Amino acid sequence: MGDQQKLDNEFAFIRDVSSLFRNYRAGQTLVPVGDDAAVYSPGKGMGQVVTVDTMVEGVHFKRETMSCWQIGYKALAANLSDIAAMGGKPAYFIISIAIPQDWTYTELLDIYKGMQALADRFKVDLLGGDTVSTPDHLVITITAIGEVEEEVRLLRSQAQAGHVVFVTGPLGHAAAGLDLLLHGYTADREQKVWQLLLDAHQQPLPHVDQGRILARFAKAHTISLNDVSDGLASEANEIAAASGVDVVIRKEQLPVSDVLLSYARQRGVDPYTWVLGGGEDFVLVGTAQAEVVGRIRQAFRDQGFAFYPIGYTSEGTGRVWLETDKTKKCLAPAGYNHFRQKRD
Ligand SMILES: Nc1ncnc2c1ncn2[C@@H]1O[C@H](COP(=O)(O)OP(=O)(O)OP(=O)(O)O)[C@@H](O)[C@H]1O
Ligand SMILES: Cc1ncc(C[n+]2csc(CCOP(=O)(O)O)c2C)c(N)n1
Ligand SMILES: [Mg+2]
Ligand SMILES: [Mg+2]
Ligand SMILES: [Mg+2]
Repeated sequence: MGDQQKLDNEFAFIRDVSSLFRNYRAGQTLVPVGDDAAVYSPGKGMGQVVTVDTMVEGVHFKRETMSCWQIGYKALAANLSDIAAMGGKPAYFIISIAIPQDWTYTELLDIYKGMQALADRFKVDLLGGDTVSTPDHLVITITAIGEVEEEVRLLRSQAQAGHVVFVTGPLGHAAAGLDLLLHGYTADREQKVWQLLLDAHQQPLPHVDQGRILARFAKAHTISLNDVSDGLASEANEIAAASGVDVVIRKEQLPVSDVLLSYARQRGVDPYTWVLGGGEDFVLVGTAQAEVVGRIRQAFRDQGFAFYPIGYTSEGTGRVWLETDKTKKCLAPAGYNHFRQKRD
């Protein structure tokens, strides 16, 4: 099929893209893609975790910031990240795609190949979708379905005073990567150094395995959890507000990488604007009882995962503080807000 081949048959397109996905859950899927709706049978003793996220051209990506493959990959990653934030094991996904006329067949297939890579990585099956045309701007909406043990509750509302606050990966990389893409710091010499930042923005790995470790501990301990889509300041405020405790983030403990520091210095940007407010890092942020944190940390280490204690919780009114040895400032829920972006 030629590169410029336009989409002229909705049904052939659906057949082609569906065939990219394996049937990892054949035993559980009673009616797969191809009928009016799909039917699956939930696992015994497992609750169903359901989430939906949308990616819009011009808002979540531009043609120049993401390849087609990366657009598909990231659309699924954002959803799996929400399943991870509930401690769930992803199982299925459903796609709705609104396609403008100027996208070629090959480009669209590449979007699905991006999803395919992640679907294979976590063994999730496509259950169906919807295909429509739209006058402009591609829109992809994915609903992901996972399973979590019925007794596991990794909620935003479960922080208690005396918890340790943690994150499961570096912060600010995705925002720095986006900055790099938008401001063209892409000379060959620099590419390798900054690749970490570009990867964080273009193909984040959702912390599903980390979420599963936390789910195991959540059977006997109280843990709150959220994923970082809008930015740490925003997500920490969600936990603080939902739990009615104050969250104190120790600035020195925040995982700020040398690569991020060096990129921020070159750009003349305060790295903490990205670390606290950048968003799309898709790491997990949570709180856990102090007595279990050592064991959680060890379990993460055993599987080669990062785990950073970044602060503590205290009795309060649901606010977030950024603390150093000398200062303590209230941290507003700054971060990405769809109703507060500049519109041009
Ligand atoms: N338009 C909507 N209608 C109904 N419920 C919504 C709507 N938008 C969000 N929600 C619900 O509000 C809650 C919080 O949603 P939110 O989108 O903030 O979570 P998130 O997916 O973790 O964040 P992000 O969208 O930044 O990835 C969820 O329970 C979500 O299902
Ligand atoms: C071209 C371009 N401009 C800006 C951004 C940044 N951005 C968009 S949505 C979002 C929050 C997460 O989305 P949601 O809340 O919908 O889950 C962020 C940080 C981007 N990715 N691409
Ligand atoms: Mg969402
Ligand atoms: Mg989330
Ligand atoms: Mg958001």
